[in-house]
Amino acid sequence: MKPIVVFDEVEKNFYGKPALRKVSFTIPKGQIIGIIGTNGSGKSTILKLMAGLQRPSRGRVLLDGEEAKRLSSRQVAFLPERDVYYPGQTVQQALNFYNAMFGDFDLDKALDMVRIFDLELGQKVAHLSKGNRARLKMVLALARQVPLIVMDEPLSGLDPLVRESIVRSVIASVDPVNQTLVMTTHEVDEVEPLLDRAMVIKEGALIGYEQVERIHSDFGVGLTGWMRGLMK
Ligand SMILES: Nc1ncnc2c1ncn2[C@@H]1O[C@H](COP(=O)(O)OP(=O)(O)OP(=O)(O)O)[C@@H](O)[C@H]1O
Repeated sequence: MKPIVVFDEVEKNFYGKPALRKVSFTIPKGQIIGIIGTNGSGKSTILKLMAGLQRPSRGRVLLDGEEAKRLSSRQVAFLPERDVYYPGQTVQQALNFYNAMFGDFDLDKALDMVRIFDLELGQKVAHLSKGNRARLKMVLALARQVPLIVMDEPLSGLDPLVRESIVRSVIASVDPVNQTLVMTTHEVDEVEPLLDRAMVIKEGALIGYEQVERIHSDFGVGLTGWMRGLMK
């Protein structure tokens, strides 16, 4: 089966400064991938490249076998770090807005997730707690029937209980056959049970890419231990 994402010797420079250095990897369909690494190492840049929101300075980024470009956003649900809705909207209005904007939005799935998350449809987004705003953002991304979902730090700034509940609902909501989920995170321990593979980025270079099961069986450590070993 064709991989959903291919990075082939990808370099990205900003104002002549390298943010990514010859990064190559492939992501098979139907997996959940975590990208971890220190601040400023290039994680978000990788996500934007695979969503077609940025172009590589050198090398190739393929999305389902085709060069990733702006139009690729039709195949990719991108959840940025910043908020993605208007604060004046209610939860229902945010869902309606996404439903009108994206032909692939599954309103029934979104409403199911809203129920599971205990969000109130009539509540103004501006009045939601930080945890509930993060949940709504998650609903808006996961309800799109697209082959690739990309999330930039979906758990950042949330307390451990909220993080856990979000991780559980992500596991329940991703379609394991037709959807691939790639997320960046600093919450390595929490996402570990969710991931099929993990990728470690250091100063713009890919220094580790491994199946989480193999990290446990072959290296006898968890993700944090594996990452620490690579960072040395
Ligand atoms: N649009 C931009 N213009 C200029 N420099 C940029 C731009 N985007 C990213 N960079 C630089 O590229 C490098 C990688 O940034 P990136 O946001 O990909 O890192 P990150 O690993 O996601 O960081 P964090 O964990 O802090 O979110 C950083 O040095 C950053 O300053």
